[in-house]
Amino acid sequence: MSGLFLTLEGIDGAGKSSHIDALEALFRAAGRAVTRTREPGGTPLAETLRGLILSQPMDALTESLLVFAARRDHIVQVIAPALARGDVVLCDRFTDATFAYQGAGRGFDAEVLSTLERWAQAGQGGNGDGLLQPDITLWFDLKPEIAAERLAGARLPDKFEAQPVEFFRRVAAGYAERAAATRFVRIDADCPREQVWQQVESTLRERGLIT
Ligand SMILES: Nc1ncnc2c1ncn2[C@@H]1O[C@H](COP(=O)(O)OP(=O)(O)OP(=O)(O)O)[C@@H](O)[C@H]1O
Ligand SMILES: Cc1cn([C@H]2C[C@H](O)[C@@H](COP(=O)(O)O)O2)c(=O)[nH]c1=O
Repeated sequence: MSGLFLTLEGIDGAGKSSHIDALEALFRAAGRAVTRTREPGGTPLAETLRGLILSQPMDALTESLLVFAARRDHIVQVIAPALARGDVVLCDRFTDATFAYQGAGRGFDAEVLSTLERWAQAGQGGNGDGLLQPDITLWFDLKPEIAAERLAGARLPDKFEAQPVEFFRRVAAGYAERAAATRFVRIDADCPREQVWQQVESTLRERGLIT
């Protein structure tokens, strides 16, 4: 069986992590092996970089380089081997987050991000360019004001979660731009959890990813 690379995206507090347990259970019930992971992170080195990225002030190029360094290690150590084994890889965020946060949110040059993307994701299978890309991306779309309300009091904010709502408006616009890719599926996250899950499940069934 061939591997499936599924990513979950959205602004902080959009609700994507709330559905990962159920996604894993759904694929396992369908007989699939699942590798569940996240970015930044997923390997000891990438988790160390995550700690720095989410806590230390740094300029946007430094942040982008660290994000892609973490990603390269994650791809080589975890994602590519799992896909080669035929696993479903469930990844909480991937490169779309870099274009949305560092690109749209922080205003960093998208061309430079594309170059880093080619360096980090080349030669790892995937589309015609040999660039590793997700097969499907579930984009949890929620207004920044509602996401902020959901996050308020839920946990101590990290460096990104502490950003003002204007930052998340830019990040959300960045995701909307990325959503032109056919692998993107918009999930309306502005509804009760059960209805969000129904959208996720029906998307996978409609695309024949779960039978
Ligand atoms: N449909 C929903 N309605 C109301 N609250 C929700 C819903 N889904 C999740 N929440 C709550 O919103 C908060 C954020 O959810 P969650 O952690 O899943 O978001 P996230 O997108 O993974 O955020 P982050 O990327 O910052 O980790 C949590 O407190 C969660 O319980
Ligand atoms: C992959 C990636 C992530 N980020 C940001 C987005 C979030 O604010 C955090 C990760 O926290 P989460 O609770 O695990 O969602 O990191 C980023 O800025 N750039 C990236 O490429």
